[in-house]
Amino acid sequence: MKQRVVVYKKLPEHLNEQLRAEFDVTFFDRVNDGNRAAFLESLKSAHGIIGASLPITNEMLDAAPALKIASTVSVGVDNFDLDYFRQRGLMLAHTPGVLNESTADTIFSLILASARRIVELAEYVKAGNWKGSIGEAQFGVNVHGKTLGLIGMGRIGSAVARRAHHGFGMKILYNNTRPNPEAERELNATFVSKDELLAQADFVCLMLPLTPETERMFGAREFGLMKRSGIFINASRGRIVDEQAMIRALQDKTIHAAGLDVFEVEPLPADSPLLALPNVVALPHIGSATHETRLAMAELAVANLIAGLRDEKVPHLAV
Ligand SMILES: NC(=O)c1ccc[n+]([C@@H]2O[C@H](COP(=O)([O-])OP(=O)(O)OC[C@H]3O[C@@H](n4cnc5c(N)ncnc54)[C@H](O)[C@@H]3O)[C@@H](O)[C@H]2O)c1
Ligand SMILES: O=C(O)[C@H](O)CO
Repeated sequence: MKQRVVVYKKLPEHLNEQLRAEFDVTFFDRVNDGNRAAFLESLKSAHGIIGASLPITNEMLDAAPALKIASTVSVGVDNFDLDYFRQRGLMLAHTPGVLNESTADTIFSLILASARRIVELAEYVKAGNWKGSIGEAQFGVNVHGKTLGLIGMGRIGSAVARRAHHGFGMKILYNNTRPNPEAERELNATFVSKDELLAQADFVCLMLPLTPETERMFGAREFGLMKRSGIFINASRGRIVDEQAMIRALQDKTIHAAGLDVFEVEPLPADSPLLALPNVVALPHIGSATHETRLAMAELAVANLIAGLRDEKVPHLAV
């Protein structure tokens, strides 16, 4: 009898075919109120699940007694309770590495857009407001030669630091769970305390996983320690930041601007005060969203799943 797989994200057709050839597969492009009951029903006999952007609760896992592996099409694993996976002896696979460069590109575009007011001024032109030569009211601030403070110097943080060092001559300060000797050797990065980083950096960029330890670790105190000219960049996870404190810091000019790809609640509600702030660049969680990278992530996630179900070595296990 074929093992059963539940797909809860739209995958490229050649990957669907690959799965169908070996498993009995149920497909959901995405799970919503209309198909949630059918999704839960399908878990009852699932040996493997693959998808993204859906919290997989312990109640769902309890309803899936045959489950061996969950494969997420993401590097972040915050949609899962890792301790529960360990307790149940389940495998959790993810897609590190293949998205480093695209995500670092997105982060750098947030740095540039926030500093040079790209979105705000592009809208100014489109609105027909460009009627004469621009003046100080439209000036931005330099990126090249400034100090970048990275909280989280892992795979993606290092890719951001490479762009900053080699492309923009920036000085790199970082804080990380442990020192990163390669970044220190190759990018002249300096390990500092979080408070020192906040006080010295012109751009503060979060590149950490969301965990019980990092949830809401960045709040009013941290914004208060940043320079008033400082620009805050977050493309890791919204819940690492106290969003209300961030809104206050932007409204009262405790900090200069923010470039954000992630939010406490996604999609960002249309009435969020963040959307009324000219000093905010907000993106719809597009860190890794290029055709090439999303394909590579989907291929890796399928390879992880298949290996797990065949009892072979899984290329990238988070648990
Ligand atoms: N916006 C997006 O689309 C997008 C895309 C990819 C990844 N992400 C997010 O980025 C995260 C990081 O991805 P990665 O592949 O670089 O992970 P990684 O594990 O390679 O790097 C994370 C780094 O954070 C450090 N860290 C953890 N807790 C810390 C703390 N409390 N203080 C200081 N440093 C700490 C770790 O030491 C590690 O070096 C993912 O978990 C995901 O949430 C978002
Ligand atoms: O964690 C990730 O891989 C990104 O947030 C894309 O979902």
